[in-house]
Order: sequence, then C-alpha cells, then structure tokens
Amino acid sequence: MGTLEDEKQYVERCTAGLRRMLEGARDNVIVGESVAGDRYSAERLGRHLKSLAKELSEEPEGPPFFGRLDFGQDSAEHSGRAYHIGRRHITGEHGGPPVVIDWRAPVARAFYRAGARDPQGVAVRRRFGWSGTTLTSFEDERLEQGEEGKSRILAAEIERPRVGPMRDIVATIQPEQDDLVRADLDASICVQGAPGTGKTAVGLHRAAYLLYAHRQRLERSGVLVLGPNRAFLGYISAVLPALGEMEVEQTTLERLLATVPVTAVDSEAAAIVKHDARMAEVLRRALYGRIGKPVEPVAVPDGSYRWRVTEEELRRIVDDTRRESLPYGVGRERVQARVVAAIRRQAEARGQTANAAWTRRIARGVTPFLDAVWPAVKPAEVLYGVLRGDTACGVLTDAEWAAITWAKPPRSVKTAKWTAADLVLLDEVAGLIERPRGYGHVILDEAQDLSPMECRAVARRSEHGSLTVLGDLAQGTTPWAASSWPERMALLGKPDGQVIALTTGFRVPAAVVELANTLLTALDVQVPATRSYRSDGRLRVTEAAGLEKGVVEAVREALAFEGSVGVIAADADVEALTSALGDEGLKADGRLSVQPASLVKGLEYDHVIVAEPAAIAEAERRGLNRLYVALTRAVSRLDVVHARPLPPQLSRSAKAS
Ligand SMILES: Nc1ncnc2c1ncn2[C@@H]1O[C@H](COP(=O)(O)OP(=O)(O)OP(=O)(O)O)[C@@H](O)[C@H]1O
Repeated sequence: MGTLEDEKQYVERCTAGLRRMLEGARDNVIVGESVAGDRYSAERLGRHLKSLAKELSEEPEGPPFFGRLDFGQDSAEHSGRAYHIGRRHITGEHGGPPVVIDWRAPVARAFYRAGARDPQGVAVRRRFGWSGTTLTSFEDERLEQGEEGKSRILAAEIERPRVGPMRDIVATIQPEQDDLVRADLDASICVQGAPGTGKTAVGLHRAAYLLYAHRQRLERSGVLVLGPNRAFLGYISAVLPALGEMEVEQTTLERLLATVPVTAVDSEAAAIVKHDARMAEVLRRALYGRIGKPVEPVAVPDGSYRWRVTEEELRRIVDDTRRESLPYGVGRERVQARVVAAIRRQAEARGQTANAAWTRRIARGVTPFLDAVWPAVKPAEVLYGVLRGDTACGVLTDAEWAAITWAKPPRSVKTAKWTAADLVLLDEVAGLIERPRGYGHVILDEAQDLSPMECRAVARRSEHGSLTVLGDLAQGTTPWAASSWPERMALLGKPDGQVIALTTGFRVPAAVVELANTLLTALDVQVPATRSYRSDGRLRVTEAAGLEKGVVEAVREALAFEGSVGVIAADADVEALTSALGDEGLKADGRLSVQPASLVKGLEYDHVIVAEPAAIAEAERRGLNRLYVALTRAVSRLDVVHARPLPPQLSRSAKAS
C-alpha cells in the first residue's frame, strides 16, 4: 500500500502514459495512412486512428484515476495484485500492464460492489480525493478485515455545490446503480426513480458501459440518448465525452422526427386525440385504404406481343401480399415483382429468355397497374387526407374527429401547416411505409411524459435493439403522461422489460424531500418511497409583500453562497421577474438563471428559488406535478417565495417548516 507521496508519483506515471498514448496515436495516423495494403483499408485505419488521436487530445483533463483495489492473497484471479481505476484505460510502459484500468472493465466491478460482508477478494479499497488534477488525499477501507464505512470523499462528492453542466459519477456509482449500468445489452429495463435518484446519470453511464462491453456490435448499430428538451441536452452533453464516448447521438424525440417544420399549434383536445394509441389504427386504415382491388387484367406490350395477367391472378397476388403484413413500400415492390414473375413464367413457357433488360422493361409496363392498385404514397399525403376528414372510420368518436380535422383544410399537401403532434403521426405513417433506421440501444429519459404514439416512434427504432427507460410517474406533466410502467413498456415494444426502482436520492436534501412528498399524495401515483442520502441542506418558505421584491431579496442572499442559483417560476411570470432582477443589477449569467417551470425537468441548481407555487400549480392541468418537479431541483437550498396563499396541498407542511 503506497503513501500519498507514492500515489503522487503514480500520477506522474499516468501522465507520461497518456502522453505516450497520444503520441503513439498521432504517429500511427501518419504511418497507418501509408502502410495499409489497399486504399480502402488505409482509409478505414486512418479514420480509426485519427478518431482515437482526436479523442485523446480532446478529452477533458481530469484526474487519471479515482480508486484503487488491492486484492488479497486468496483472490483466485488477482491474488496480491493492485489496480488503479480511472475514467479510461492508460497503457503501461514498454508493453507492460496498464497503469490505469477502465472503470468498465470486469475487474473494476469490485470497486463498486465489494463490501465488508462480501469483499470479493478485495483486501483494501482506496478512494482518492482531488482538487482539480492535484491529488490531495485518500481513504482506505480494509474490506477483508470487515472495515467499511461511510466515505468522506463520497459524501463530499455527493454534497458538493453544483455549478455548470452535469458531471459524471464514475467515482461514486452506488451498488444499486451499478446493477443497472452493467445490465445485459439484450435486457430492456425501466428505471422508476424519485427526483435525484440518479436515473439520468445511470442512463448515461450505461451508454458508456455498453459501448465498452459491446463496442463492435454497437458501433455499427449505434446508441441513441433521447431527452426532453434542448436545455436538458445542453446540461447532460458533457458527461459522455468526459467518459471518452464522443459518438453517441443525443437528441430530443421532436428533433429526431423533424421531417417537416412545425408551424402550427394544436388545441389541447386535438393533441390528446393525436397522441392516442388509436391513431395508429386510423393511420393504418388510411394508408391501406389506398390499396384497390384489381378490376381488369394487366396487358403488358412486349414487341408485337402483349402479355396478360388475369384479374383473378392479380387479386390473388394483392391479397397474398396484404396478408404478409410487410411495410407498405415493400408490399408495393413485392406485388410488382410477383406480376413480373407471372409474366416471366409465361415467357419461359414460350421458350423466351428473360434477361435483366427484359425484366426491367416488363416491370415498367406493370407500373400503371401498380399505381392504380397499390399507389406509391408519401406520409404527408396520407395525413393530409386524414386531417381533411377523408377517411372517417369507426376508430374515433365524432367529437374526436371534430377535434383533429381541419376547420378550413389547406388547399394542398404543400400548403399544409403541421403541428408537433403531426410530426409523430407523419413518423407513424413513414414507419408503415418503410421501417426506419434502428439503433442497438436507446436510452429514453423522462419517459413518463411520452404519449402512446411517441412510444411507438421509439419502439420502431429499437425493434431489434434494447431500451433503457428512465422516468418518474410523479413527474409526468403531459396530458398523456404514464400512470403505469408495464403499460408503457408494452407500448415501447418491450412488454417483458423489467421495472426497477431506485430509492436513494442524491440531489435533494431530506427537508426538501419531505416538503415535496406532501404533494405526492395529491398526485395520485403509485411510486415507492425514497430516502435522501443528504441530511444537510436548507428549506425556507417566505411570504413576501410582493413577489418580485421577495424574489429579488432571495436572489441577493442566494448569491452570497457558492454554486448555481435557479429562479423557477410559472412561464407567464418569467419575463417580469427577469426584468425586476435586471433592474436591481441581478442579471442572469453563468451562475444565475430564471427558468420557466415548463423547462426545468431533469435540471438542478445548487440554490433554487421557487416563485409563487400557486401560479405554477394553476398554469396547467397537471400543474401540481409541475410544482413537484420545480421543488425537487435544489441541491443545497430551497427558497419558496410566495405573495399569494400556497396551494392547499403544500401549505400543510410548509407552515410547519
Ligand atoms: N452515485 C452518485 N454519486 C454522486 N452523485 C450522484 C450519484 N448518483 C446521482 N448523483 C447526483 O445526483 C444528482 C441527480 O442525478 P440525476 O439528475 O441523474 O437524477 P434523476 O433521477 O435523473 O433526477 P430527476 O428525476 O430530477 O431528473 C446529480 O447531480 C448526480 O450527479
């Protein structure tokens, strides 16, 4: 076991190792481009090495390791060996063993899982404390001797004041989180967790872990992270690069489905119908309703001869193809191929050879029949027909039809104005025509807010892959928010996906959790109780003579502390509060921000000021859920400032505090 001085020298070895890796990768770029056998391999090798060099040089500078495992003599595999564990593998000198092991390697698992009761062969677990990139301390737990304590370094990491974007948690992943991070690639899982239990953190680390453990498979198929909005994506975007993973696609569902610009807004009633699962059947019928019955034989000219396929045979071909439940576009091709094949059989019976040019010519001759019976169609044309009310069918009620159909239909598809919900419907039709690109693994955050139709859009993209679904039923704010996870997992195409609860909160201090929990009873959701890891923190409820004045005062006080300050208000109050703060010289900058309640999901601030809870609760149908989200963004301190009475669901406990 080394002293702090020894460990500092080890840091030097790591720095040298990293330098060697970077130089090696750069040299290899130059050599790799000229040594490969052919141009194709040269290009591939060059691209691989370049991206490695780029990755290494762009990687944010951080501590090279955060932990160390010393195995005891009776460990079967690692007897007497020691390993430093870090964010990335660092190679040793002269081809020797690595100086740092990647946290995702199998041996590193014991760092997260071993304990006094089950040491897993580990004699000593060491955690390191850093100030920037300077090693300052370490703590040892002699697990084999039954020693395991609450770590000071761990507590400090969890309780540190927050500033800026989200950071990785590799040094402090907890056993219940590690189970989820390292779950099998083929397992689709759903994580239900109260605010701050680390769902997002777990999802991002799972992406990094899967890319390490199944690199080849996932490099081809890709990993997709879906978040609720841009602010959230900006907040989490640095985590995966810090873990050495640059290639994960991180986006919102709206952006993923954005095939046309959104220039119109639905009424809530229309949006509710458009997001209902029954719309899938409405659209399916509208699309397949375009397929007609052959009403005459096909006659295809071929020189002076005309090939004929009877009406009866054509009907059989169309019916058989329909029964195969292929994507609409594939079905069209299949019908064409089958009609051509029927003609080819006739030609061959007459001793004619059917070469490629002949087949193409006959296929062209079949096209008019195809256009009449199984026409090529674009998603927008189908949806245009539905919203114009062309295809009223039994699926929706008259009132529902009235809600979604255009009062004044646009003159053509081209002039139609589409809404956000229409994007989802267009995607549904596009998916019926042709299967979209799938991913090897999709991580879906804030999944409780997805509508059944949005779930189907995700399911289409993970049909042959797996899913990590993250959410909290209590934080559902959309009119179609989930009330049960098994039902959502079924809509997401993974009915057998396991639902697992995370129950320790790492963000919100106990006093704040208690306040937020009083709202839970009013929210009418079944979620497991959570305990907060944090006993620190402060909650203050202030009745102010005027809201703006009260908020200005609270912000002034908050800025005296270290860390970020977030003022969260009903969307309609944001402008007035921002200008009131500006008038007092309190401008939103890196540390202070004023956020509409509708945009704070998934975010956190060290100090939160929730302005006028009643206004947040009243602003929308699920306003109490929105208030629950707002109240649970605080890491260290929560100020609730109100000029009007608090919502009754909250006031009981707030008065007590
Ligand atoms: N094991 C851990 N060690 C240190 N910090 C952690 C750990 N787990 C979670 N955290 C921290 O707790 C905070 C909340 O995590 P995260 O945002 O992932 O929670 P969440 O469950 O997604 O919350 P919400 O439901 O509010 O979106 C973050 O600052 C995260 O870094």
